[in-house]
Amino acid sequence: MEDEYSDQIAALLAPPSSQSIQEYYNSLKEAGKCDGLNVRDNGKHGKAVFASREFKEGELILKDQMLVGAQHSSNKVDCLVCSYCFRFIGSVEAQIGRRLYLQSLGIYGEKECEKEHPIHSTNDKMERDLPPKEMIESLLNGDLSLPFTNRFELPEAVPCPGGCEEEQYCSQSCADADWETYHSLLCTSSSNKQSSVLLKFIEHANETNDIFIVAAKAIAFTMLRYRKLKKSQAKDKGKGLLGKMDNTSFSLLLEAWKPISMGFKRRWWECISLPDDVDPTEEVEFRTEIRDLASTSLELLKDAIFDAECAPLFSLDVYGSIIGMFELNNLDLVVASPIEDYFIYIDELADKEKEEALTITRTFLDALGDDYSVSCQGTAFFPIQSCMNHSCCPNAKAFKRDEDIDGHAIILASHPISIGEEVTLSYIDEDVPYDKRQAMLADYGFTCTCPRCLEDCPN
Ligand SMILES: C[S@@+](CC[C@H](N)C(=O)[O-])C[C@H]1O[C@@H](n2cnc3c(N)ncnc32)[C@H](O)[C@@H]1O
Repeated sequence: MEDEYSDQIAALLAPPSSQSIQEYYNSLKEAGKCDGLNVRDNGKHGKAVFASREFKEGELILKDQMLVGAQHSSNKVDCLVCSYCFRFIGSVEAQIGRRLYLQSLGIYGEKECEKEHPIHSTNDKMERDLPPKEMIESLLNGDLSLPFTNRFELPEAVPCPGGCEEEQYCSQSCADADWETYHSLLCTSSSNKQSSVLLKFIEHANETNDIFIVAAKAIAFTMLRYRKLKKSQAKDKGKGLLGKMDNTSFSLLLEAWKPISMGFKRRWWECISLPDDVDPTEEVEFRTEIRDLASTSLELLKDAIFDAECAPLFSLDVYGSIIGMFELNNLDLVVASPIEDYFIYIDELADKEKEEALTITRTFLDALGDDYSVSCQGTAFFPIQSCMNHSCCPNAKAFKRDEDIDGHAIILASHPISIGEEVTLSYIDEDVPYDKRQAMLADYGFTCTCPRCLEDCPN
């Protein structure tokens, strides 16, 4: 594969030209996706985002819709969200009932160790008493209503159009968009002939690293765009569909790949930082292991969705570079939990109302323990946010407001920003000393030379 398609693989992985960067980001601007911003090379660190108008401190700079993303597998236990826009779905009762039901089966999500829990702090999960089974079932099937949940209404869950039970949506439009963009190739419904091989791929990702699922979505996204482009070209030319990969179909594949081509990339096994528990003398073995893991995952994905017309997409270099792109660019997918808001609301009620509400809700809060507040978490790639460079004295920050109830990346001005100024974020906790900052940024492959670092630099 790598030898047979070496030219095409090199073309897919070549950094985009300035002209194609301009064209692509201008098209996003024309579509209203980045008003007040321009993306261009800053002459030092590759692509960068510049303000084309002034922004006041605290003002919204960008609401960026993800290109591709997925909820962490372990987080699916804690939060039932729309598989396309990541809004919480169902009802407060169903969310709580589902979580307690899974807990009763001994299935737990991942604990958010570092989060502060304003209204609850219990001991270990295993020691919690669960409400009776019938009570959990009544929450799940809608027979039991909790007080004041009408103030926290969630969209009803819409099933996957293909019939799998893995994905649910907040609306038919999200269900259709997911199907057209990624899921029609990755659906594990029994009506899909490839479901058993797809399940093997997913099982491997869940056991090793769920970043493979996001990479599979990036490949499915490109293949489906390619098929759409090919169809419309065939219609325009009034001739039959092209059968195999030739120059024309490769230029369509390059066009389909364009949104992903814009992301800064390096191969995953080359850019992943060495974990603390790996001895530096074993670095070569570690990187080989990571490459082998990606290779196994790719073979499983190929068994499930390989298409000869898109063959270069299935090379290990391309797969590794897509995963590396998530590693180097990702802003975590985070959506705050309405269940947390609900329990905080109950906690803040006036004395008598609170006492009455607590007679019903306390059992559930105790059973959930600290997990009542777990947010939806995952990995995502955002087309414009991913062009923002780092500074240890940034002028912007990623910050979700109360109204941001889905998976968009939200970027706010943390200082006033003037026209023509570069918009920067901090990739790290910038409140630490110079040496520590540089050590953390080494994981991103650069030494920071922002004004603060130049001042703090000992030499
Ligand atoms: C999220 S991307 C930012 C956009 C990137 N400049 C591009 O061309 O796509 C992160 C990468 O940009 C580069 N970068 C970001 N901030 C930088 C800085 N302050 N100094 C040097 N390189 C930086 C590094 O290569 C980093 O891994």
